Amino acid sequence: MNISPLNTKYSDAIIAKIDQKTKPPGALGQLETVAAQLALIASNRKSKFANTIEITNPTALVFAGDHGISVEGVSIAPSDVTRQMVLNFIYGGAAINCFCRANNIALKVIDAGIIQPIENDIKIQHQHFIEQRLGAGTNNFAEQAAMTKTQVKQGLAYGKTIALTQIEQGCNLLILGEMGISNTSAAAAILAALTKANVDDCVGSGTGIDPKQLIHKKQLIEQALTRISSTDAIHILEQVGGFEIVQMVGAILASAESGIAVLIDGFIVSAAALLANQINENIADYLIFSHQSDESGHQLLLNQFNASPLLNLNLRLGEGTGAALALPLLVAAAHFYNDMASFEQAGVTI
Ligand SMILES: Cc1cc2ncn([C@H]3O[C@H](COP(=O)(O)O)[C@@H](O)[C@H]3O)c2cc1C
Ligand SMILES: O=C(O)c1cccnc1
Repeated sequence: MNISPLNTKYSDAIIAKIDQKTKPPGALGQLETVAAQLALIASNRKSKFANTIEITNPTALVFAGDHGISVEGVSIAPSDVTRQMVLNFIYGGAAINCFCRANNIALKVIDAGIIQPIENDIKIQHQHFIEQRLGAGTNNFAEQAAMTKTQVKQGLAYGKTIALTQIEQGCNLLILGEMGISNTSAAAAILAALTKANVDDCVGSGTGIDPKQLIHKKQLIEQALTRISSTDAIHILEQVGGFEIVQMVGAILASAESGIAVLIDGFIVSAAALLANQINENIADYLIFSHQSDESGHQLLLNQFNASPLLNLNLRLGEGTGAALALPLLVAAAHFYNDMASFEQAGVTI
């Protein structure tokens, strides 16, 4: 995989441009950091200094998959809710639909492997629904590998294809979201497997399970981790991954390979990003962390990237909601980078 680290030869010019804006140096805080990152990504794509940042066709891909571990009662909801929420996404009624509408984000919903497929007549009527199923939910990873190596490879390929399709259609900022009852269990197991951190520090209450369920969730994850013998991302995905998670890893890798920024949502999308980063360490250059989730374990995950997310709204929903909410900040960063007057232009002297 050919993912180049961002060439920092443009960095000085970018910082100089930002520092010439009519404001005290650094006064736009993290907006300056994100503008610099977007400008560096744009410069690398063009192989020349980018004097403007254009965000075109920002698109949210919401990947859905079911998890065999749901039978253990590690969520407040049964697996049926994954499919019910997919229908809600299709019909436009979920939080992610509202935030995409609010912020002019195109939304695609992907069945990466929910238990029961969506009916044909619904599929035909809704072009923003895409089916690329890896199976009817994963195996219960407390007892056996979640999926086969073939499914991992196919999932990475599916994720890549859908990301490249959006990019070919003019999207230059990918927003990722997910739906999958019990997927905080998978994400926590991934975090523990990659960092070797204490399971207690990786596992949280997800949708809001009670303390007894939380103890059970931790025990099951401990059990699964005994089968994990390395930090190889493919092995970890096979053992404890999810069909939506593996497709997000593929989408992240493909976006970075195309020189496109990816706006990361909460705990589960961040776990996919950590796996992608394990496959290729240059990935981090292309990631923008939208928000700090209330899921305990997310801070530890963000620490792996030294990331300071843009928002902290105590969200713990997923679906891509935190990322969709952060998009206006990226748009604002682009506007100030492109349009804000320099000291010279405005005749301001300090
Ligand atoms: C109605 C409903 C809508 C959701 N939308 C996202 N999630 C979120 O909750 C799930 C992860 O939490 P856990 O591991 O505890 O199941 C994922 O589906 C995630 O996207 C939802 C969960 C529910 C119940
Ligand atoms: O941070 C998230 O993505 C999250 C947290 C809890 C439940 N679902 C998703």
